[in-house]
Amino acid sequence: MRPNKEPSYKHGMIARTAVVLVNLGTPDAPTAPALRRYLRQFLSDPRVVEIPKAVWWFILNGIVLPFRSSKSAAKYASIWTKEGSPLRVHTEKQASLLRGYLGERGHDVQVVHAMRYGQPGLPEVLDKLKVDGCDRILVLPAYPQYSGTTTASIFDAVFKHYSRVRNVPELRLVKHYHDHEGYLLALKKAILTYWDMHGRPDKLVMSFHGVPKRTLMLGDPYHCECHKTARLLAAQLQLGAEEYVVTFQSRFGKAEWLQPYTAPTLKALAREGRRRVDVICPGFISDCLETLEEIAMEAKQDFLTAGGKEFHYIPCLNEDNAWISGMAEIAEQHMIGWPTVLTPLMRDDLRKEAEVSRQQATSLGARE
Ligand SMILES: C=CC1=C(C)c2cc3[nH]c(cc4nc(cc5[nH]c(cc1n2)c(C)c5CCC(=O)O)C(CCC(=O)O)=C4C)c(C)c3C=C
Ligand SMILES: [Fe+2]
Ligand SMILES: [Fe+2]
Repeated sequence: MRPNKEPSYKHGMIARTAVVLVNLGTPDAPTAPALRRYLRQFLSDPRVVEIPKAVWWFILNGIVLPFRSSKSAAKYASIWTKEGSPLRVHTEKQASLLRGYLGERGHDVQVVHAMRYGQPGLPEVLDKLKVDGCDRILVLPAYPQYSGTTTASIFDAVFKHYSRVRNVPELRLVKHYHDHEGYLLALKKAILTYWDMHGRPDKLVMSFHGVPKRTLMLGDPYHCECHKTARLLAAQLQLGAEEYVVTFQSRFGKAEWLQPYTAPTLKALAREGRRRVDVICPGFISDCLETLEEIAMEAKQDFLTAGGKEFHYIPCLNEDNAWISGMAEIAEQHMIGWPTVLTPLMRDDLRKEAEVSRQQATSLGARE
């Protein structure tokens, strides 16, 4: 593939650093046509659905899109805010706060957000960073636990984008932070703060987004990373094995996904006589459809209908201070060695480079 034309090289351009916080993406509106566009892009990704292309094309276009688009639109409508989709609103705010936190730590970096599916798309965001002179890019997926279905799909999109670029920036990718201290401490603090205000449950349910069980059998470490997060978090909270359970939600399609599933577990807990459960979704750093609708509405109803008395949903980390500070630590650790803090000497060098560029431009102009 032939690379696209570059903006002409300029001496003395300050090579800047950017952090790109990449989330899954979300529809532009809670309507069936918007859902159709979003789901088509999302579910056409071979990292997400590993069924042979031709077979899946018929299922996607003949069954999934016609039926799921309007059903999902109604669900999105129930969580939509004045500012838009919660996932987009939180991701935008996180990026802007992260820039401030990194700035306070002395880093002169741009922080932007991008979506794997939908807007703002990764290609446009990466193109804009090039125009802004960013020659060092740190890609920070919004997924603490690595999965081929999510994290690797972001990496695919980044590589695909740069395969058409001539002057490729220096690139670093954060693979995961499921066991990072900053992430775990933020979760611990959020749970303890919640319990200080509302008391403790009979059981803490840690519900993670599921993936097909087949991906685990084929070597995807996602299941193990979810369990590691849960184990470390439980240890920090000093919970015994009886006091918490790890479950997997959001099953899609007919195949078996990671077990135990969240909704049946909640029903079983209610039937066993557990009066109160608290549910947290540590795999999501922002509240979204899967937490606000599937857990805080649907799963709550399931638990109460099965005889449970109190259901508490503990929100995602979102704009939590400890979490933004944790994200800043994660980003900082991956930027080690990059000159994100401009010293007076570096500024001086850049001024000299810029002078060379100006002189070259003048002599070129004189020759023409
Ligand atoms: C947190 C990590 C996620 C993994 C792993 C994941 C895998 C995965 N998801 C689907 C199918 C759907 N997911 C949908 C929504 C959705 N998924 C995640 C995150 C993970 N998905 C988020 C954050 C969201 C919410 C987005 C939002 O706008 O709020 C949806 C769309 C909603 C719906 O129609 O139900 C689908 C479909 C698969 C197939 C998969 C792994 C193979
Ligand atoms: Fe999903
Ligand atoms: Fe495992």
